[in-house]
Amino acid sequence: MDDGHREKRAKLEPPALANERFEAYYAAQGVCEDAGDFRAMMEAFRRPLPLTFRLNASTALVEAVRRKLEGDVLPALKREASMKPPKCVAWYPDRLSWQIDISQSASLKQSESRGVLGLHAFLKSAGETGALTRQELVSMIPPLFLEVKPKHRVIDMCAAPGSKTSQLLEMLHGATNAGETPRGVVVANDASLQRANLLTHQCKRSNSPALVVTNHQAQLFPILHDAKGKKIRFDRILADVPCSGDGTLRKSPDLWKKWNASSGVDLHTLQLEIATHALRLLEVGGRLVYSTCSLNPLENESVVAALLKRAKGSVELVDVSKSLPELKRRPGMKRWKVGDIYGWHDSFEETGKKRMKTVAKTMFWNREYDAMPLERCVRVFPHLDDTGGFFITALKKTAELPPEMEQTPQMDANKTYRMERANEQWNEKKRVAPVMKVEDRSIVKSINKHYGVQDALDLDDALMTRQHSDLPGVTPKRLYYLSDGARKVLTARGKDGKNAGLQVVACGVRAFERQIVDGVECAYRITQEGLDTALPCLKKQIVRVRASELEIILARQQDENVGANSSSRSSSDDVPEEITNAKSIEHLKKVSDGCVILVPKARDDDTETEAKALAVAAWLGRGKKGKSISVLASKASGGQLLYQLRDCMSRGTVV
Ligand SMILES: C[S@@+](CC[C@H](N)C(=O)[O-])C[C@H]1O[C@@H](n2cnc3c(N)ncnc32)[C@H](O)[C@@H]1O
Repeated sequence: MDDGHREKRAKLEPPALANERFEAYYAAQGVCEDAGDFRAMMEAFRRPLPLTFRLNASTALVEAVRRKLEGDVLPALKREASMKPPKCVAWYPDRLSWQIDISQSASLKQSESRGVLGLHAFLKSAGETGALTRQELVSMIPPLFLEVKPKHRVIDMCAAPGSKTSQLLEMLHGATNAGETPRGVVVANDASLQRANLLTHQCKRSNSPALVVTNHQAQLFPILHDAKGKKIRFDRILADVPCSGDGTLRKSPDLWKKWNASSGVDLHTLQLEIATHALRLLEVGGRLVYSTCSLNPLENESVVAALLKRAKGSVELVDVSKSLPELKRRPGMKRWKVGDIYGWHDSFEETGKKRMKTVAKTMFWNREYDAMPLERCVRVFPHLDDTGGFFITALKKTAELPPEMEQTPQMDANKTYRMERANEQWNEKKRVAPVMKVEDRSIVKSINKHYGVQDALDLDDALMTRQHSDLPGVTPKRLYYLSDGARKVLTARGKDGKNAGLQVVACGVRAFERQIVDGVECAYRITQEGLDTALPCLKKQIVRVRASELEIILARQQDENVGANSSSRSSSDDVPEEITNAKSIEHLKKVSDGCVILVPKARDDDTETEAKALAVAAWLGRGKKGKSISVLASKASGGQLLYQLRDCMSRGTVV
């Protein structure tokens, strides 16, 4: 067999689920209670990880999705004799999270079981609407310990691909009334521009005006100031830092082969730097959650202990033992050892000159640590509740940090940081276009007039763009709508009052797009994603239509054959052919040409929220055959809306 052949075969063969070095290392670290407990952990690590997901409580469709899940999908799975019944995750609030006895890496669509095929279709369609996210169970824990409120300024320092960011956004929006914009902001930062772009794409479904995506090395994230020179600090910070990831062995079996004892050592210093900077960015009274998907105390308790030591009493470990009481967990470790591929090191001084480059002094346990309540850290193991492994700790800043800790690291052009080179140099090369306020008041005025925008939306201050709008004849292509908190972050300055240098990859919700058409007064159409936020504040251009009329309009966009027979009349000079109901026609005649919003009629007040969630941005214009109406949403999102509309029609919630 030649080498190429052997390599190919090795790739096809399932990876061996064992690594002696891993077992020896963690047995010596004493991560488990006793030998039996350790065996149970190792056995659990070798089993595939169950499929888990959570429903997004902040979407209008969540109740409809829950009904489908509990009424159809789960009962069909329960009938499968070969499976354990699906489990609602007891510790996750409001019955929103589920665990199903199917390997999360299994290809569901190739299953022969009807129940599993039904699950596949459900996950796909609910996922596309933003009402459901597939996420590993343990990864759902850190945002819950942050206890985010709508008014909070939050930063997720190492955020990509964004599963926790989307949870933070849900929490920020969760306690607001439908259609209300939270005051706060979630800044989602990642050092990798490519991954920050991926996060932007993933979080697009949340249509949140409170999201700002940035691209910085977390340990060098700019310190922001307001116009008066006062620091703008964060109320809640998540530092879900880069780590060796050995808690994810069940999800990523390839790690078995790659793991070695230096994996944790390599990242400790970066993790400590990120956590230290997080404390600088945190408001006094604010909370930082530090987390990793690693079992290694060198990435966990040793980072936390070194951080507390540096903070000299200005930070305390939060006792979260009463939060999520059903979560099975173990306390943080009080003692650990420092080891790498060269063996165990008793002290930093004895490590040897060569090793000192990788092994840091801060890794070593030290007598002072005995007084720290490190048991308040939370360790989650795979054998406790059939999950991956994780480490989480919550810290509260109780006073200003000691002055020496406030010193932000100087950017050293020659220094090589773990991810990339020093911040400035690196961002020079990958500069993203700046974001600025829409200065031309006439743009905002015409939008306000066309759509009858109410004050609550406050477009004068809330619209941003990436193009200058104060130059004569320049109309920016896209206008982004932002929450108060997001605006404050984006207009922040540096210490010297100059530009803060924030590298903004994406911000807010794309709310308006330029569309200049003769005879249409307003040069901006509303976007489908902007509707979630804008609709409750619009007084004009809304047309209430029959659900069946909207169904025809959406079905035509999908090229469904609903032509001649479905519509009994043809377009006239002032009414498009799809609109046949007298009341709908009456509404339509009250709006002007250009962008309109079609909303199906709700059955009664109780289903009004569901009906509004089906609002469609459309264009009312003049075609060859008279008045015409066409959907502005993309074909994919039009298809989703049609699916949801039909579901609501079948339940009679829209008429
Ligand atoms: C554990 S992952 C984060 C997972 C994410 N919180 C989630 O739940 O989807 C770590 C992330 O940190 C990023 N990263 C690595 N070094 C970084 C640094 N110095 N500053 C900020 N982000 C960094 C990586 O690009 C990666 O996306």
